[in-house]
Amino acid sequence: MRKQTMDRDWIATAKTLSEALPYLQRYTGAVVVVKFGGNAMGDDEAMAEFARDVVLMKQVGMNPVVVHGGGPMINEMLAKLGIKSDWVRGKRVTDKATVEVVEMILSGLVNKRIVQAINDQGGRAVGISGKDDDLMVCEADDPELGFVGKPVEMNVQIVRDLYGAGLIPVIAPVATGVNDNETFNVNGDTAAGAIAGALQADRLLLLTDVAGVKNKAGEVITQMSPDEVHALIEDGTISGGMIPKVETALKAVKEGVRAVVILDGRVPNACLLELFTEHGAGSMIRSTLTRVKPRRR
Ligand SMILES: Nc1ncnc2c1ncn2[C@@H]1O[C@H](COP(=O)(O)OP(=O)(O)O)[C@@H](O)[C@H]1O
Ligand SMILES: CC(=O)N[C@@H](CCC(=O)OP(=O)(O)O)C(=O)O
Repeated sequence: MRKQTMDRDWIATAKTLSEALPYLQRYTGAVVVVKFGGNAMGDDEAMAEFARDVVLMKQVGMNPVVVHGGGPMINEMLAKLGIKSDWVRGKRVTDKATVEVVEMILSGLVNKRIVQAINDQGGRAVGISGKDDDLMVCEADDPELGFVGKPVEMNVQIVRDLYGAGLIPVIAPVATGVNDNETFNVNGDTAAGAIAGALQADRLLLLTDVAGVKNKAGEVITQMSPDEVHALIEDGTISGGMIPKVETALKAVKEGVRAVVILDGRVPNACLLELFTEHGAGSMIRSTLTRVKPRRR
């Protein structure tokens, strides 16, 4: 009996692998930008699982590019230092003292934790920030927000060079300014969208701590057009941290990213579920004008 169960498990595993073939073929060489949000990071085990998915993506011929957040980790350090933060439309009001903590935590602690996790799974990750090779040059987003950056110039050749050399870029959303000596705190979603747009990525996956974008009844909306997203922001259904996420999605799609998916990064193997199975995951946003294959579900 036990042997029969084991046989069934192995058969199911083989079937899953076999069913992944068309997706593996479709995504060969595809550039997939994955935004790994602070709330999606979880414990060491969850981090290892995420890292394993990224390494698998690379192994099967895709070009994963990780852009991360780290809001909760910044909050923790600011609290230790007794620095208070205010939020406006999902973005942290960032003064001089705050931007120093943001850079220290994002480019240091969080970036290197992800790099290490990927390398532990046999990948070759290299951590950089938006400052390296002037990858992301910013202007102030809004005077009310202080040193919060809006990307105005993208130089993504460094990212292409890294993935072209077999490496997995891991990017912290900290940027240089148009003027000398400026440092900007960039919302992780905004940074991921700008990088995906400049790379003309095939997919942008925004990993977060909810199953997707929810409607008024709390149900996940599996597919949305830009017009539908605008309506949900207008009527307040989309609020807080989800606003920069969907705004990023809209901008990225406009800039040529084929599709953006907002999904729950805490679900085991979230990226693989979205990319390699019939099921798909989360909420997909794409322009109705973009020619893509029908949604797989
Ligand atoms: N319509 C909506 N659907 C889903 N989540 C929403 C919606 N409106 C607001 N949210 C909030 O947005 C949060 C995700 O944004 P955020 O906390 O900034 O995530 P992350 O740290 O992963 O970037 C969700 O946890 C949820 O509380
Ligand atoms: C301007 C702004 O809000 N920057 C974010 C950057 C980190 C981030 O985006 O982290 P999550 O993805 O984990 O939310 C912050 O200071 O928290």
